[in-house]
Amino acid sequence: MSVAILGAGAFGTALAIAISANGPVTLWGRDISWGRENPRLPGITLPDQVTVTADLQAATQAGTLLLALPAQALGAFLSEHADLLQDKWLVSTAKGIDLTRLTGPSTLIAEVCPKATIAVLTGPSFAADIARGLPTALTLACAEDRAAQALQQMLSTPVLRLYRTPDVTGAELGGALKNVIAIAAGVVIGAGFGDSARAAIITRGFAEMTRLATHLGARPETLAGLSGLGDLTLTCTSVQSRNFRFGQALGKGEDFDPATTVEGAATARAVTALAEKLGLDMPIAAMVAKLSQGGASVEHAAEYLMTRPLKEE
Ligand SMILES: NC(=O)c1ccc[n+]([C@@H]2O[C@H](COP(=O)([O-])OP(=O)(O)OC[C@H]3O[C@@H](n4cnc5c(N)ncnc54)[C@H](O)[C@@H]3O)[C@@H](O)[C@H]2O)c1
Ligand SMILES: O=P(O)(O)OC[C@H](O)CO
Repeated sequence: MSVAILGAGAFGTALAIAISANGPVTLWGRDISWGRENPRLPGITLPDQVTVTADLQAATQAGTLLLALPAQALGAFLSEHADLLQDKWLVSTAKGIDLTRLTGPSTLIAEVCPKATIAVLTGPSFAADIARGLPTALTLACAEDRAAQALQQMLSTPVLRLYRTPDVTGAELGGALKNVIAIAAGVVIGAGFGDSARAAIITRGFAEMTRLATHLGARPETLAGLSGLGDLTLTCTSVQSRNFRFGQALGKGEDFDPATTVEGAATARAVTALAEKLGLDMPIAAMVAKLSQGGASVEHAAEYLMTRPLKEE
């Protein structure tokens, strides 16, 4: 089946490069004036197997469409172009929770394209690593097993290894929630609280991720896999992560480029609203939501998290 990627940012472009090892790939972007070298992936030239286009009608002739747009842009994009997306195999790569609907990308897609086959591709992967052909392992989640197996074959390459799961909710929530915790880890390092505090944030953050995701129907083992713990580990420990760097800037009291995609900031607000609605305790996410909107100081957030009532682990 032919493959097109919708969204020519860092990740869409990196996926196009990787998947073109298997055959021709179309990459659609609203701004493709950069030609064959995307400035978000400097020094990397697109292979000949990748066709870049700004013509959405042409790109959506493909049967499999990978949606590589930021989570907060996805809902409007789907609604605007619904007529081109029906009956397709739609694979979301966005790592976030929609702030207005309080749902992940797969639910947004299902609402707009009820006849589409829906999958999620997620896991520990920096666009620059994938684009350079470095070995990477991802999770491909799809509730329909035949489609999951077909997508796994279609999108795996010798350096991009996909594991499959039917747990779409767990996979997409792992990818969304780890961004929130990565901001918190960045704050800890930026503020100089140290590596021990970062380990605590990762571990207690993972507990929060698991609490919300399992409440919404995810399998705990999905959270412990590549899309959850795997991506959490990567994003909380690498300055390649935009979420981590955003947190670092908050921790240092420095400005951060508002044009950079930082999925965890909006997702922290969505998670906080969702947790309140569901009656769940998500204190780290709540502090990240406050910090990223300027609603609390780093000192207040640290004191709040450290002086909550003592409890069992
Ligand atoms: N960059 C990574 O390393 C990486 C890795 C895995 C997953 N992701 C996820 O992939 C998603 C995209 O991230 P990215 O790194 O490519 O971001 P990016 O900022 O590099 O690119 C986003 C792209 O989306 C386009 N876009 C935004 N709104 C749009 C709209 N309404 N219509 C059409 N195009 C629109 C922008 O023009 C841009 O090309 C995010 O959810 C991110 O979490 C990123
Ligand atoms: O740069 P970030 O923080 O958006 O992270 C990119 C990927 O999600 C890492 O898996």
